[in-house]
Amino acid sequence: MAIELHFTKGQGTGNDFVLFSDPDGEVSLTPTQIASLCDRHFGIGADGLIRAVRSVNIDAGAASLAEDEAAEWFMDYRNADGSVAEMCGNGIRVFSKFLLENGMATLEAGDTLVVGTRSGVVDVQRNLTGFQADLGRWRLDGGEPLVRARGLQVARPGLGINVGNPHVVVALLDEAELESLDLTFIPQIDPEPADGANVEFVVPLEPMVRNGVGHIRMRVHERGSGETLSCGTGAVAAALAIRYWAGAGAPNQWRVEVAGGAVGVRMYATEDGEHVALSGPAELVFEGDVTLA
Ligand SMILES: N[C@@H](CCC[C@H](N)C(=O)O)C(=O)O
Repeated sequence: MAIELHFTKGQGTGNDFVLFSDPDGEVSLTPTQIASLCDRHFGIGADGLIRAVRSVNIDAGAASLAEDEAAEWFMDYRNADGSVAEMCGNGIRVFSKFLLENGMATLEAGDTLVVGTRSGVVDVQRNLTGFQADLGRWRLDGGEPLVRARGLQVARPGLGINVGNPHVVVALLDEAELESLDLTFIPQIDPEPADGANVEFVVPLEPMVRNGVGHIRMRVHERGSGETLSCGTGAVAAALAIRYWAGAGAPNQWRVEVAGGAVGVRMYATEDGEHVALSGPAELVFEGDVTLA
């Protein structure tokens, strides 16, 4: 049976998404249908697809509601190839904007919108750049694998970091080396993580620290989507990796430049350990209707 979808296209620093509302959890898209919607030549075109479903109406939502019963809405995120991802940092800001613009939630300045995700609940607040999302605790995960990428002469050591989803961050020498990468080819990680990983290539900008804020630039190859103009969780992982390598005294606040703009990353202490927050813009671009065979 054909599926009729009313969708919204949105973006955050050029990381773009197809969003639709399915409050009762009635729409189940196959990976092939998702990939065709996200296809930039034969479909709407996007880095990922986001379904807004009430947490009570999706199996994965039970854990979110157990963590915080205020998590009415769940962000069901899929990569452009139809694979499931646990978290999307740019996506959660765009998702929040989608909920607000469609009257599905309210968020006054200073208030918190609690969103369910596969990596736990995420607290979203408005801020001067658009929205800030608290991604919670992060962890080193995946060791220091070697990464090979088209454009790099030799394999480079990476650092595995999980911020809800898996990342491997690789430091490069300079911006020329960053520009020389050809990320139309998937970077090879050795040993290969069982569930794959997003790979960020990062360089410090000069001077790196200005008024207590660290400045870096990155490019990213996203698991399941290819090179994107921005990856929010990738920016968070990149800032955490650079701070880790820089050692004591490195800043807890970062500006991460990506091809689609810049996002902010802030690490701060809480009672339950260090949290990391991501901030940046979110825009809804257009709406439309599509029929899926
Ligand atoms: N673009 C996102 C990350 C989306 C998921 C990622 N590709 C994965 O598979 O983990 C972001 O802004 O964080």
